[in-house]
Amino acid sequence: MTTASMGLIGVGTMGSALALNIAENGHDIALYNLDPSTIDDLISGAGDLAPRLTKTESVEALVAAMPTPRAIVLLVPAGGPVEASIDALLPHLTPGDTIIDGGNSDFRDTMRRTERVEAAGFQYLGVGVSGGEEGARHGPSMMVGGSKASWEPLRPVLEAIAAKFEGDPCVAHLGPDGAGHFVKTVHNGIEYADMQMIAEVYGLLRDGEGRKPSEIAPLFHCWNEGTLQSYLIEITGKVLDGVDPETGKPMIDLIVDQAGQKGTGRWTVIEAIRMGQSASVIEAAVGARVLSSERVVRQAASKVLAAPDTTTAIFDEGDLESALMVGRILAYAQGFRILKAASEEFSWDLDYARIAEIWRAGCIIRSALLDDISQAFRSDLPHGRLILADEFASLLETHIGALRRVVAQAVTIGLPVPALSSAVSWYDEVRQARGTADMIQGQRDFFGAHGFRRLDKEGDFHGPW
Ligand SMILES: NC(=O)C1=CN([C@@H]2O[C@H](COP(=O)(O)OP(=O)(O)OC[C@H]3O[C@@H](n4cnc5c(N)ncnc54)[C@H](OP(=O)(O)O)[C@@H]3O)[C@@H](O)[C@H]2O)C=CC1
Ligand SMILES: O=C(CO)[C@H](O)[C@H](O)COP(=O)(O)O
Repeated sequence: MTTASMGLIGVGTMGSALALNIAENGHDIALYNLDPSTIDDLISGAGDLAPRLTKTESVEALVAAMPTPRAIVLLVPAGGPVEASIDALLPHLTPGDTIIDGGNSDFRDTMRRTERVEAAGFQYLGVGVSGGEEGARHGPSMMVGGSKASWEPLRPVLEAIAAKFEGDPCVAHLGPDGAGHFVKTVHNGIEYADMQMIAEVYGLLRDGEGRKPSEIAPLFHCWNEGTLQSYLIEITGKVLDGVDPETGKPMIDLIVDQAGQKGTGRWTVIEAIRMGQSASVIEAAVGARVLSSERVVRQAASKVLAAPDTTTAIFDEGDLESALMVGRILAYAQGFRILKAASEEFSWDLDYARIAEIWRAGCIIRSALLDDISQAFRSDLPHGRLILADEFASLLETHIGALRRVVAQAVTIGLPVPALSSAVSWYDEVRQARGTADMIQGQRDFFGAHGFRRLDKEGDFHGPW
């Protein structure tokens, strides 16, 4: 199999780091960026790797600088920039060339682009790359979508640059066209949920107990040594430790409380709802970012809307740790349920155990839990549901009481815990053998003659109203 030569468009945060990773793994790489000075900066700081990096001044020159077959990675913002890069590349490619979109593209765009590029006679891979700048530089987790014929020739280089979990490369071909970007989108949905629950616990300690960042950080450092061990818990402790060099104050106290978002969390929720799936914890996290942006309204409301009489409490640290544990399990469970629905809808045949495996290192949601999740998916899961696997059902049984106590305490003192409270509500909904949708059906039949099914006989019925 001929090894493809490597090229990259978009020498920004991710592109620069991935280019160095590719070079470090023994490949020459041609680079193009709208602002060429970025490439100069990259090359001048690349040390021993500099000879492997070639600056080009146009997309045409990039293609011309690469021996065939070519593999050209796009690391540009999702949407128009990806489209524009493909437009610019197509006239110059030759058969056997592959375009790899490594950004956070909407999987529907990736499906359409795959069709377009393949119709033009070339190959296309939509690759979700996770791990941020550090991951891209030293080993990201990569979720690949596209044809097997496009994947196989690039597999060695992608495996070489990927993060390794006990020697296993955190990259996998997950399905055709948009499958990789869909899995990355759901990865980010879970990321939003985990981040939000952590932020909520930080808020309970800051506003409920009045602790300073330096009094909260040690808790996260300690939790990172136990069952909560994960990248997000680790960096939370480090963020809390950060001191602003200008003022000497804790950095976190100076950061405006408005969260950015580029779309992947929202897309997860949109797709979940479209496929009839409940993703309440992820939805709560997206909603919280939206409300965070309404800072002026929140500040006005804080003066008008009544707070409870008691606004402080002491939280049990073990309960907080357990609450985060349960919330994380339930967020993963929702994410994997969305993946299952999409796999069925698009006939992707996603391998959930492998997805959990490639999330064990390199990516933002990597956590100690993922090894257990992959093992659970390798066994015969009752109803295909993670939360019904023996190990997870028993973990939930052990820790759910803590989540209840934390949420109850937070609600009593008026502190918002939208994701944690969604988690406990979802848990209770899922375990409710007889739910309350009988009332919804009665109401629907009352106002719209929609009919309902009965427990005691077959058929469609109307009520006596
Ligand atoms: N940052 C992260 O942690 C992660 C980001 N991603 C995704 O990777 C992609 C790149 O992100 P990131 O590196 O952070 O972004 P940056 O903003 O750091 O870099 C974007 C790059 O794209 C180039 N660019 C912008 N617009 C165009 C255009 N119209 N045509 C061609 N090139 C363009 C920029 O060029 P110039 O320098 O001239 O402006 C720059 O090189 C995004 O899809 C992002 O969502 C995925 C995982 C993690
Ligand atoms: O993909 C990522 C991490 O996995 C990127 O950092 C992404 O930008 C995060 O999403 P958002 O900007 O919406 O918080």
